[in-house]
Amino acid sequence: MITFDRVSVVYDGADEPVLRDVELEVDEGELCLVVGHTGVGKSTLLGAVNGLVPHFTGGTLYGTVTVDGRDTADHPPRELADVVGVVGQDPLDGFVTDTVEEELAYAMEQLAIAPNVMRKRVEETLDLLGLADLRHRALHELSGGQQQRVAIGSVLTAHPRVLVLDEPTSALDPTAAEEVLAAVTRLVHDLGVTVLLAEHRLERVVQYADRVIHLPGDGRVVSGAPAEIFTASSIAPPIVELGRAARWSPLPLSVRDARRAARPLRTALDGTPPPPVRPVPDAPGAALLTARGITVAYRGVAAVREVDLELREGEITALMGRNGSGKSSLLWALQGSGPRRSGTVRVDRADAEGSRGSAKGSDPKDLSAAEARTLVGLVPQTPTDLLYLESVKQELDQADTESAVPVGGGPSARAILDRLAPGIDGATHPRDLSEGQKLALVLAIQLTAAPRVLLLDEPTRGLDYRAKSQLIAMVDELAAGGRSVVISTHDVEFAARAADRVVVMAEGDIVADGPTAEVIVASPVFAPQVAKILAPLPYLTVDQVVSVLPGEGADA
Ligand SMILES: Nc1ncnc2c1ncn2[C@@H]1O[C@H](COP(=O)(O)OP(=O)(O)OP(=O)(O)O)[C@@H](O)[C@H]1O
Ligand SMILES: Nc1ncnc2c1ncn2[C@@H]1O[C@H](COP(=O)(O)OP(=O)(O)OP(=O)(O)O)[C@@H](O)[C@H]1O
Repeated sequence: MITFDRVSVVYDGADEPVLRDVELEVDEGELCLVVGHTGVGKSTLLGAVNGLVPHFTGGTLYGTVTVDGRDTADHPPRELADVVGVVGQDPLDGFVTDTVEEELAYAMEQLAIAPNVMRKRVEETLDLLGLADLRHRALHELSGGQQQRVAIGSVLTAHPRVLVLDEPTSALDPTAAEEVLAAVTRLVHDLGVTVLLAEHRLERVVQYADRVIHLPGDGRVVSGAPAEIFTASSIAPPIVELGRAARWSPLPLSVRDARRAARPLRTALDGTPPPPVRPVPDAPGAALLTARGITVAYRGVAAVREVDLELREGEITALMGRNGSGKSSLLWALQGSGPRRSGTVRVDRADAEGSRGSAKGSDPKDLSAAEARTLVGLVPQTPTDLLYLESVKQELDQADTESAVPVGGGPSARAILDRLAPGIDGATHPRDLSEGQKLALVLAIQLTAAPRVLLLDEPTRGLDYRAKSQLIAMVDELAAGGRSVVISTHDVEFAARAADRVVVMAEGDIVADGPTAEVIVASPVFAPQVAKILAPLPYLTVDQVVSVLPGEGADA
């Protein structure tokens, strides 16, 4: 169905090709998972399938890519639209109409599909993706996850024979992600649709893959059976890390298979309390931010309802909850620039006389942007909103200047960037960075300012496991330095490792708030893989298991 014949891609001005002599054959009805570190070329590989690369991205493609017998060199994306459906990483980028219903119908209109068929497929898709209540809504008024669902739906309605999905679940809550992947798998099994899917949250997708295409980072592509590739690959989901540590063979890739393999492990660990995932402080820190009665409403939609929240010194909080439950709205309201119908926010100022620990302090809404930035920083869900200069170096220099680094003693923006996504050339235009690299750049810029309260909206989209570990280490340092960090996330594995506290929102309310282990272990939605595999034992992470495994297992 898809053939790559000695394909190399070189972007203009780059020294090395992103893809080098790639030979690849994907059969009809195969679901292939594309994996690799941030910026190795996954999107480039996917983009070559429908001719986006190089027709729209620039650069040069050597060799031939054929899809259903058509050479992409002679067929631009428009002429492949009847065969290939593409969902890119940034849904807003791809939208061509204004409302949910129009967007779902658009691709079918282009293919001149009969109106009665269109109608039926739109209805089916609205149900499939839980969008029925939002059908008349404007696309720009949707939450990030709602937008991603529309982007996926608009491609499914056209019934393409090849689906190219670039991180399709990155903004979806865990339940929605499972539903979307189940729907895609059904298309593969029942209709023989061919799927190429790139994803960083492997724990969500490994069990569905027929084949894994691994980009090790030198331009090559290695493909094979999932268990075979993951035995050795440098990136692996927790289930694989656990399997490797416990020396399970063959490597189980579904929680169900792993639970079977884990019987002896559960027996061995029974009675051994897991060590804490994160150090437990002696006493709770002082309140840094106190919010009371926060309500956010948009024309008739109550997004946040009378929320009270206290953020304490040294604490890392994960903010979780379904798509559209109000997480982003709450973060913007706390930061000060988002709409707030009612409620108060007070941020303690270390410099203000006598304000420490008292109910006084400042509302970031009342301060200048520059002043507010040192109190509360926010990394938005679409990080590119914050990038507007011509090169990576200019962005980094500006962040250093604004934060008076290194005068303030903190690490430079460049140093922070290199920990998250090493080796990005300063001359690169931010526009040409991979999605993960863009996010790393924005994180670096915001982290340079080291605000007292840092709010991160879904910061792990596009980040590989290595980058997530670095992010955790950096956030830990900020917390150790007395700051408070809130991370809105659907990434349950990340929350299990990174957060001291989990706050769960539903329909604008806070419905759970407590220590991470207490909130997520027993939850069928938020439990990480290790918790599911070892339940009822209260383990959350592979590191916890490894640290108590007897003997040689500890070295694995
Ligand atoms: N249009 C372009 N012009 C120049 N360089 C580009 C362009 N698009 C991508 N690159 C570079 O090519 C490399 C591969 O990018 P690509 O987007 O394919 O990576 P990726 O594996 O999909 O990353 P991520 O996991 O972050 O999505 C990166 O170093 C990126 O900076
Ligand atoms: N500008 C807007 N106009 C109208 N409604 C909006 C607007 N922005 C958000 N909403 C609605 O408010 C609700 C909360 O949205 P919000 O973005 O806060 O959710 P979220 O929990 O961050 O979702 P996600 O996990 O999908 O990012 C949703 O129903 C959303 O559709």
